[in-house]
Amino acid sequence: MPIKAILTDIEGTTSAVSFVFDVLFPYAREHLPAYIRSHASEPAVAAQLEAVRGESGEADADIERVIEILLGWIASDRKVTSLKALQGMVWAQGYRAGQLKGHVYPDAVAALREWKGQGYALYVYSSGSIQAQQLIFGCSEAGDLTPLFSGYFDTTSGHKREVASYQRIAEAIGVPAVEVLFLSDVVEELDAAQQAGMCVCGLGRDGGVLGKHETVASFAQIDPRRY
Ligand SMILES: CSCCC(=O)C(=O)COP(=O)(O)O
Ligand SMILES: [Mg+2]
Repeated sequence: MPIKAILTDIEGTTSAVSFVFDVLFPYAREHLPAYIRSHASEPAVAAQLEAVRGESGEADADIERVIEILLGWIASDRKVTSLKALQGMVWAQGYRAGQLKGHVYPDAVAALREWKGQGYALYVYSSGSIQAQQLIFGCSEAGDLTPLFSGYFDTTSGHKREVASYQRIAEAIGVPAVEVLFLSDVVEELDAAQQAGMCVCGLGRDGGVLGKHETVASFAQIDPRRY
């Protein structure tokens, strides 16, 4: 079956791991405490703080304890939905202030533009919140790339190593899984997508190979017509 939709991961795939670990996470670490202290009563923030209490099992945690929990989760790169939502809100301030510019590999920008022109529907699936995804592509070094995408998926669709997440996404896109090509730098994510029936291609930006999966070092080496 020909590919109709391409679903891509961000960190390590369209964008450098170092941008996430050396720029985004330190920015969140620095600005998240003040952001939470000053926005804690806003419904969108309060709901995520409640979710942190639920996820951590510390129902009575005060604001300072919640901040401590969140900083611990950033340090250990936990992909918890509430942390990701709060990080997105904090990064929004940085992008708005011009302190952050999203990194997207030039080969990814070129290929995504080409595939869009060829009629493929493009989607993003990242552990970063949908807000964070729209920011990295909307405020990227290559300009606003959001017109390229037809939709975004985050951990509210399920975790990236779970087969059911990819089944849910295929259903939401309205394209059979076999007609979706998923791109990622993580073997377990490729395994899960493949088990859901998707075609997969690994991105080994350092030249490495991802398990048994076909792996390329650049988007320039991917031809969706081959699947
Ligand atoms: C959407 S940019 C922020 C990246 C992030 O927070 C993250 O956890 C990256 O996860 P990915 O699923 O893109 O590897
Ligand atoms: Mg990744």
